[in-house]
Amino acid sequence: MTDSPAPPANPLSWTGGADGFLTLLDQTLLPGETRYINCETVEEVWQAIKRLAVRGAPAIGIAAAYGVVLATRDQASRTACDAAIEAACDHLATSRPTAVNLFWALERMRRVAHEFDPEQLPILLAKRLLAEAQAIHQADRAQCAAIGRFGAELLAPLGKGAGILTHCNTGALATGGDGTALAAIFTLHAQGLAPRVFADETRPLLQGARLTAWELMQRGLDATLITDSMPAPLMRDGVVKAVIVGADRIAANGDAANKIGTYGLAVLARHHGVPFYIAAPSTTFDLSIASGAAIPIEQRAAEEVTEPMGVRFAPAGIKVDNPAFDVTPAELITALVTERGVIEPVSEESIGALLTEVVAA
Ligand SMILES: CSC[C@@H](O)[C@@H](O)C(=O)COP(=O)(O)O
Repeated sequence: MTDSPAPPANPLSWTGGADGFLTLLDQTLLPGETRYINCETVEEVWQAIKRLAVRGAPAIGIAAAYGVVLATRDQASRTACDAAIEAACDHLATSRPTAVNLFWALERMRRVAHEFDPEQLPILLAKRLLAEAQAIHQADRAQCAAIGRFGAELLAPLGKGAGILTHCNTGALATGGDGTALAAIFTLHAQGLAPRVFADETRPLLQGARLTAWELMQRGLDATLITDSMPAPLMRDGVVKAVIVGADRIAANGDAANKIGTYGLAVLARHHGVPFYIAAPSTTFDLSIASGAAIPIEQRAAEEVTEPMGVRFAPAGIKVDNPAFDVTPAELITALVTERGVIEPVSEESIGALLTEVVAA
């Protein structure tokens, strides 16, 4: 993996043809340092996903798709190339367990490889796979734009300057476009509705403080950073009028896994009569699982809690529980915002009606 000077602000891009490479903005260093890393092997992409240099459900899927293209490099025969692609898909699937976009993108790449004429040379398969990864990337960009429009329509009736709370990071850093929940907020802003955005810091890795605050400020929004323990009084006092967050996997019944802390926000929102929205593309839905109980939740290292950013706060030897995500039950979600439209109320039937054919395609 080589460091490169900062290109224009593009968190995820492919350079060159089928023998090119993936460039990622290293999100672990933001906002202090803007450093791009070039991934030239499957292993480098795996590492980048694992250590959260690239993160956010759609971005993980896109990066993994490009990672599969890298598996075709220097393969002398089709047999070797096909085996390398299979191995790459299997390996990349072990990087993080919760965001279903990862598995969806890998299956799509695997299917393209399986269906490709076995008589054709590795370089032609590599070109076909690159085109597929680029199509996934482009489609996500368009989906973000549509989610932004639908989300803004939902939030606009709250009026000019309404307080909107978000959690973790769901913006350009987390997707191939402008984001999901943040895209709705950016669209509101572009429409002149000047939302007052409250960003949870998002313990323990501070995606809200480091990434969302950065994105909001870069785009000139009215942004306030709050600790994860502040939303209750802000809802009680009528400052926060709506909550909108993203998701990493949504089950067939609408239960949604998202960054740890999301479930608590949904409970608070229900108690205070505040609408709670989840914005996600169809690629984040996993209709193969009936409910959130079947969503695998990633456990991360104890040190993320005991020694955040390398500074030890907790006594050595303390037991730590550090799940990266929690599951919000569908009954607490006011509406799901997808690129196809808004699902409200949230139920297996309403999700199926809007998404079955999209997800099966
Ligand atoms: C548009 S991204 C939606 C989710 O992926 C996001 O809310 C989230 O929880 C990301 O978690 P992370 O652990 O930073 O990858």
